[in-house]
Amino acid sequence: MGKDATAQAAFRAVFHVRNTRPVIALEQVSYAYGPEPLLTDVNLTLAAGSFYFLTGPSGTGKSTFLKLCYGELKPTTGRVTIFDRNVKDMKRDELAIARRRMGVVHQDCQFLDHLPLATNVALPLTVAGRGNELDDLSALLAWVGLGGLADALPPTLSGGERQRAALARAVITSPDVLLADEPTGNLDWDMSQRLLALLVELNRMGKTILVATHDMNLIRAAKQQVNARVLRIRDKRLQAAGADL
Ligand SMILES: Nc1ncnc2c1ncn2[C@@H]1O[C@H](COP(=O)(O)OP(=O)(O)OP(=O)(O)O)[C@@H](O)[C@H]1O
Repeated sequence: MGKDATAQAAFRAVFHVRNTRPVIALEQVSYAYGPEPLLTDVNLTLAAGSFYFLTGPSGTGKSTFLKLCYGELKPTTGRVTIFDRNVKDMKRDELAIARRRMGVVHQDCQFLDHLPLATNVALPLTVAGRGNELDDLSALLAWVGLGGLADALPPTLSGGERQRAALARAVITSPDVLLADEPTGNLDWDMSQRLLALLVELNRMGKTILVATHDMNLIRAAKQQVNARVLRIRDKRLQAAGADL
């Protein structure tokens, strides 16, 4: 085998291994805030590059599930593995390092209201000491359709603008996985479609996406565009949703 072919084979081997390793895995997980479990017997492996929706009635534990996935909560029983590490074995700084590979869009999109939008969006890079990588900030704001609002203060933004800004902030560190909690909660249909297009584009770049949502129309629209799997929380358990979606 020639030198180039050998290098390519090695690259493919490495890429193949990287690409098939689970990003996040939950095994026999249960979680309880009080005496009664909220989630029980949860098993899921998020493969690199996969796209998942998580749905279920309000209060069934979708946000809790996402928090387990990014290590904000540790399971009551069972095992959560993030990038091949058991979260229970990870020290606080190790978890912080792993979290830099994960972008999170929180349900409430909190911002620092006294700082301009661009500074807010840049914050994850700044606090990670990677402020020198901010060259692409304008391009990122333009990508989410907020190019003209870099200097705006968060309280002056609409709900849709805030949600797109939260998405930009979640992906500024170029994470391998994006977890989004009701990212289209305040958006009208056109704006939801626009945000969905951004998520689809990220997934096509190889990012792993997990979106908690009540919005069945969003899920149906996504399934026209990507190979998205749909999970549902029912009776405290995680299930694959039916083909009706
Ligand atoms: N920190 C907490 N302490 C105690 N109970 C909590 C805590 N956080 C959430 N809960 C409870 O756990 C249950 C599930 O909450 P969670 O936010 O995970 O549900 P959800 O499916 O995301 O709901 P929604 O769709 O309304 O956002 C709710 O009954 C909630 O009140």
